[in-house]
Amino acid sequence: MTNTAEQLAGRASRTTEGLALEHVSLTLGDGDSTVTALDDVDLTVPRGELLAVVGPSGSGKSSLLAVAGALIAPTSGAVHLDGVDVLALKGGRQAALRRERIGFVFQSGNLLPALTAMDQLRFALHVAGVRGTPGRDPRDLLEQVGMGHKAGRRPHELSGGERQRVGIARALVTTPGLLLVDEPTAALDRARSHEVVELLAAETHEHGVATVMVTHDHDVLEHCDRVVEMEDGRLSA
Ligand SMILES: Nc1ncnc2c1ncn2[C@@H]1O[C@H](COP(=O)(O)OP(=O)(O)OP(=O)(O)O)[C@@H](O)[C@H]1O
Repeated sequence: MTNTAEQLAGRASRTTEGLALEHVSLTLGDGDSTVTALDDVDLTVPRGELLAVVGPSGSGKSSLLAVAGALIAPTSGAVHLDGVDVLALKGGRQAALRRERIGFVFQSGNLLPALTAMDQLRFALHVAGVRGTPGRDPRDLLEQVGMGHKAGRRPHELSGGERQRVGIARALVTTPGLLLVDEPTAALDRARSHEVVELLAAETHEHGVATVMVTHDHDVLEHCDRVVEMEDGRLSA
């Protein structure tokens, strides 16, 4: 069968734009107590896709996020982000890629206690530095996540859902290509959980982000484009 130019272009953009893990394995611990946290994982997440990762406790979900986010080097395998071989980047350049191209959202929002919502975003832009993309306007972004009217509040003056929204805005303000999200609804009620994951889906689609969300919350999977399951460090569709 011959491939049309369109098919070839589609394939090229799938393989270069977004996250690609190839034959990734990760062994943790040492001596007699080693654990295979990731076992020959292949995963491609194109820009514009919200992927959910589910699986039992200890199956390797956090390890997957840590490797995808260049926080831990795998024992073997390759990690590409937008066509860049992440593991080939040396110290400073890998850290710069992480700051400029990858956004992280954690369970509790992980905001800095002393900063207002607006300053959380300004600080993230400052840390990412001027070499990366200019970033999004913090005020507009806070409006878009429904937090414009609380831009001057500090984390302790916000609800769990509001903190999560600010955490998402902070992760997106640097226009990352990859967004890694760990249990964003763990502290939220059902209605807030849906709102937060709907927000993640909208941002993923509108801004062409490759988003990987680890969750135990099967209720919110309907908002995701694809769901994969981890078990004993292995991935299945
Ligand atoms: N620093 C470490 N040293 C040794 N083993 C570790 C370390 N961190 C994690 N592990 C082990 O690696 C495996 C995968 O852990 P991981 O945290 O990735 O799972 P998880 O699916 O995210 O679990 P949970 O849903 O409970 O957060 C588990 O068996 C865990 O005990």
